[in-house]
Amino acid sequence: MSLSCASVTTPLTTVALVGIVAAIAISYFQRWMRTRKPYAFIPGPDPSSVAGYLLDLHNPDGLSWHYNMPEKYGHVARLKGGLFMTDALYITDPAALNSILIKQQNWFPESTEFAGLFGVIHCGDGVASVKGREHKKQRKHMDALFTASRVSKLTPLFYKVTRQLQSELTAAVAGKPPGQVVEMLNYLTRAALEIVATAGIGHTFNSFDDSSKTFEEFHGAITTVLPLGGRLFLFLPFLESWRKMKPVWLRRTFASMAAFFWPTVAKFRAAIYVMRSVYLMLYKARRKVLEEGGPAALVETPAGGKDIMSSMIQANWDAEEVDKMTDDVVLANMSSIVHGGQETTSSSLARFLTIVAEDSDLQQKLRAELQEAKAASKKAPGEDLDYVEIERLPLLDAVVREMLRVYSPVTFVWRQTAKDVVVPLTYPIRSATTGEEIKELLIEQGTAVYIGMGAANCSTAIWGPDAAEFKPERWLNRAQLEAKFPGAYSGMMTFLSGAKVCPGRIFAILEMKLILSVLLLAFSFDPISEPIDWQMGITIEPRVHGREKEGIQVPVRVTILSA
Ligand code: HEM
Repeated sequence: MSLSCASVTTPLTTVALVGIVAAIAISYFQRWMRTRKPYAFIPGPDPSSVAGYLLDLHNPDGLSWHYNMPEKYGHVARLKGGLFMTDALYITDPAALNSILIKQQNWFPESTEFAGLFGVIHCGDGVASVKGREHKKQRKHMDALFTASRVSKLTPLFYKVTRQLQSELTAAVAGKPPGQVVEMLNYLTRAALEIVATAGIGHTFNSFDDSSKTFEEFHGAITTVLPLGGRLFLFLPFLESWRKMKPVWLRRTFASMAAFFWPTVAKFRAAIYVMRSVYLMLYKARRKVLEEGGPAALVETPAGGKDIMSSMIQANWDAEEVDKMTDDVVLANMSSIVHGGQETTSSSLARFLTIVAEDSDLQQKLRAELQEAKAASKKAPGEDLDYVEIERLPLLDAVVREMLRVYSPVTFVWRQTAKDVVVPLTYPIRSATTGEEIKELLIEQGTAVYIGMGAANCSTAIWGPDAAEFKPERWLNRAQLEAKFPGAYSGMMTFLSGAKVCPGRIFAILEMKLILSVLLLAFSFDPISEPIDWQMGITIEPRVHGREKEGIQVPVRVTILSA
């Protein structure tokens, strides 16, 4: 009996169950379809594939896609999610950015994907991956190390590396006909790594020595780890939960399995391991010095205790118990400082050389300004300009500002809304559905918000019709320039602003000005015949037009100037 009963009810039950599940699925799908397009009224670009905007956002040839965004669609644009993702927003509006980065910053944290990625790369909860109060606490430590007064004390360390750069470059072109083609990005990358290593962690990679294995290994690791991480984009949403997973053996087992099946994971892990070993070795050595000899003993360390790592360890040592950072946090922050100070500065320096190589008049004027400053300060031959003297060079200052405005090394950053937030707009949105003018915008919880820093820096509505042109003279009358954005540097977005503003900006600007001042007095620069194309990357990447397969490079013609 029970058998026959079952044979009657099972198909019915199954049909009913399937019907219920289907109805629930359809209702969820409809709701998802409705909620994933909350910004349908905002104009924005059509994605180039059904996969939505992501491929366009990261397209290596897509710099113009970013820079045209405010010109074509306005200062808030809708990024269509395509078949699988929800819509996102691309924002360059000053009032909205002020709200997102400053006034309501707590509701716009770093995306979980990036926080997870940086947490894994830096092996811990450093500034790049923590939020809220913990971020504030760590930034208090970090910002104290990057004040103008602290950074100015690093000037001799910067000069030491820059003089090495000068002599390496001299050796490369000496005795050869003028205008030797030199791949300058290679030299500048070595200089930037050596500077951030010396001044940042009190260490040398012997970066100018071609046979330096430590340089090769570390440089290989630091320059590949982010692009490798980018290739793991399928894993990005899970990295944050993976790195918090307990027990640790389970986390490690997952990582080993992934590395076994996917070579990119294995390379990514190996790169992290190389960097971590260096930081750990340095950190332990520095702690030992401190424990055995106290703060005074740090003077005996390679950078005389003046490097940022020594200062950070010492400050942490002296801090109240509640403000102390754990060893892992200090290490993660060392890693983020070295990471942050690498490609951004070297690619900006290389860009600068291409600009002055193309514009011999500007090059002459900059050189004349430096010669005059040296004469006025009555420096002995070979004696260097100090921090204040370098800061007081108006043309060099204007050129560096304009270069960082027009050619922001970081094109955009990614935030995710933590709750529904209303932001005001400087430039109202014209609704694509009703034609109505919208003066403030509700950004829904969970929305991916992309801050278009490069595009904001070049918006014609904000900077005028010549916004895209490289015109250093606009900074010579700075008093007349009103602040365009909440940006921490000259009202531009290059270093961002608010809690996540780049802590290394004063360091970066001094480094760039100092290297340029030395190079311009020692060499003249001319362009090669092919143009350099700059492409989207984690930071923007230069390749010679028509020779893209040769990889990232910036060849420039170099001639030694007679003394
Ligand atoms: C031209 C040079 C540079 C540019 C354009 C630049 C730009 C930026 C930007 C846009 C951010 C924010 C990223 C985000 O919120 O997702 C950032 C963060 C950071 N930068 Fe820089 N940076 C430069 C040089 C440096 C240097 C030289 C250092 C260190 C010596 C440094 C250290 C850092 C650190 C540690 C962070 C993370 C801050 C945090 O998450 O709170 N940067 N940088």
